[in-house]
Amino acid sequence: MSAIDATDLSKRFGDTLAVDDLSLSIPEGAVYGFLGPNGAGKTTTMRMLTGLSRPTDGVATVGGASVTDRDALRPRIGYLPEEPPLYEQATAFEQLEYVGGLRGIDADAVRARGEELFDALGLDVGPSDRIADFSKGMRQKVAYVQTVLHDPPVVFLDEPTSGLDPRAARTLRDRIQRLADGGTTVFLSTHILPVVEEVADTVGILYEGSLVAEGSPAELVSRAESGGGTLEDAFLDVTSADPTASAESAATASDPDGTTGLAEEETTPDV
Ligand SMILES: Nc1ncnc2c1ncn2[C@@H]1O[C@H](COP(=O)(O)OP(=O)(O)OP(=O)(O)O)[C@@H](O)[C@H]1O
Repeated sequence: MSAIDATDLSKRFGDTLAVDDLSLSIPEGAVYGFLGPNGAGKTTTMRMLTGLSRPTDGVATVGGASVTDRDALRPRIGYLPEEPPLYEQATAFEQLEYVGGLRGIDADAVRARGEELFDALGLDVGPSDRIADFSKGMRQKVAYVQTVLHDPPVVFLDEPTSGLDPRAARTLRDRIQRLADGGTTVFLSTHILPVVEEVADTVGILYEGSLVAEGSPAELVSRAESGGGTLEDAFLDVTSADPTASAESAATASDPDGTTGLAEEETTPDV
């Protein structure tokens, strides 16, 4: 069974088709790098997959639970949004106790796991230090820890290295790798392509709500028409503003034989 399964998922906001017939099949324990330019529909997709936004069309399951069944979904997922919800006046442990309480984890277990994860991330906070006084990177670490506190089988991370210095970013990359090695499925959205290149098993590139390329980082790089040799070149190739170029690249990157009709879909105007 796939950890994340989506079939023809779409989301419309008024006249805007933010996500357009997106299908995904992500195996357990994989790290899936989800890329796309600003406004491509990444956050909208993650909000649908985490039960925060109801799809206009299509179906999806995460960890076997339908995304429309929020009660079943909650224990199976952790979601680190781009702007994580934190209580300014709380200390780091109060924040974790609050989140742990909502998930039915007792305070001792929260403290033990919190200490272990803070240690692993090199977050050194005193018992009375309030989140209001934390740096951006410290907040990001607390937010990451609260996301994985209940050891969910599927984790969604939106720009997890945002605000982290290079050493902290590397530590977090290592943690993501460890999560996947332990069987957790990681859905990772970021604009920092080297992070994806390093940790992702599969990369999906979203452009104007449609998946225009999917494959391992090496596959996408080798298929890139510009031949620049980096994931950035592959990304730029398939997210061109020129619809003809984009459709051609999509056909090449995602389907070398052009048999899935992706090229036609890409040239069809949004409806
Ligand atoms: N609540 C909303 N109401 C109306 N339009 C929305 C809403 N949320 C997203 N959109 C629109 O949907 C499209 C996709 O937005 P989304 O935030 O999913 O993109 P993104 O790929 O996450 O972008 P970024 O990389 O900038 O975070 C955009 O055109 C955006 O304006």
